[in-house]
Amino acid sequence: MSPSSSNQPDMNSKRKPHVIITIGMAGAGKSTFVQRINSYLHSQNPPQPPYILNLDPAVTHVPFEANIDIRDTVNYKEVMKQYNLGPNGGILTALNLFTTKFDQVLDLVEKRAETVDHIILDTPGQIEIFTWSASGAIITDAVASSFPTVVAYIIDTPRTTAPATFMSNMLYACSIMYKTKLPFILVFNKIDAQPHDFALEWMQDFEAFQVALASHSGSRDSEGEPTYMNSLMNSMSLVLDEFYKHLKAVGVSSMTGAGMKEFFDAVEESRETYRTEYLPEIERARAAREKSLQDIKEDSINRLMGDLAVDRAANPKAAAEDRWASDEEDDDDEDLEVNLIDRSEEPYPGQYIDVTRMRHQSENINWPNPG
Ligand SMILES: Nc1nc2c(ncn2[C@@H]2O[C@H](COP(=O)(O)OP(=O)(O)OP(=O)(O)O)[C@@H](O)[C@H]2O)c(=O)[nH]1
Repeated sequence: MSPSSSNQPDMNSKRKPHVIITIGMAGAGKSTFVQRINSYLHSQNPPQPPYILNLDPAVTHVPFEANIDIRDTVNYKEVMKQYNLGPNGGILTALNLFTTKFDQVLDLVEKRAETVDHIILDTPGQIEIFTWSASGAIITDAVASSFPTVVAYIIDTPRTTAPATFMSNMLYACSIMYKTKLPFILVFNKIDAQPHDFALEWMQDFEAFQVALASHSGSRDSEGEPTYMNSLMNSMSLVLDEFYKHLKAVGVSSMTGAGMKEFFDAVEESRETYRTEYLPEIERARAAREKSLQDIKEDSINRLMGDLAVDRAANPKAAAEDRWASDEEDDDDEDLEVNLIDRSEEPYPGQYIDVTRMRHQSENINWPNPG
């Protein structure tokens, strides 16, 4: 990442734009939601047009104008052909290739940081491609270490009314929240088709969830005992109780625009959570990483010096002629017999093929709509 993008955010300077990462199961309504928040922000007085990044290489149509669109940089169908991959492998590889250029994306975003209040990321339809890939983690970490960030987890409310489906969805949300450690908003979408009161009730009162579970068909076996799944879900509901305490839930309709104000109120509140919980956490992690790298380096050098000492003790004659002895004063490079060859310019088989370059035929990527 570029130095500017990896620097710790200074929360005391000008108010930074807020990044909203939209994540959700296929068909939950992510793209429609992004379109809705886009039009909501445009309709504010004064208008607050967001900066939008589309990270889904396989989407055929996006109902909003993305400022940066992965599809302009990587053609996932070409990637599929070139790397002999299936659709999901093609999408993942396209995202990986795009991620190699993400420092340039961040530079473009940072240039606009003075003029925008919100930066929105629309992620691939196949949720796991973003949430469980290295590139998804790199992109998330990169934006979150530069800007206040919140994850908006979009839920297809009408498809979540069955207790088992609800629980699976919540467990998935829980895993993403603990993986990213970012402020998290559960966005119950499509409330025009199905109000989300049942979900709020289940989240606030696990006994209500257990009652719903018990009344659901298939919760007891032929002898009237709770089924294994039923018992498991009962226990899980107790575990999730703790998870629910750490997040906000809002109901929206991306179709009608209901709930937009509540959503942005939740986004605004999450700014404080980011500052008080996420930032100290990444600072701790960064310090720990630096410390452990330093320890590893020192340990390696100590072991290396130890090995050399053993070798020299075992072979004093060679040690006497050793050009690398620690008391060696002569640092005339021309006398060295060690050949160092720089092979970085040489082509070699299996070389990494950067399709982004192939497409643009130049070092400078022609990002779309950077302005
Ligand atoms: N009734 C209703 N339908 C919605 C709402 N939001 C989205 N939809 C519909 O849900 C379907 C999926 O919406 P998309 O926005 O394409 O969902 P997505 O999550 O981006 O889809 P993928 O990219 O395939 O993951 C579309 O038919 C939308 O019209 C909503 O608030 N209410």
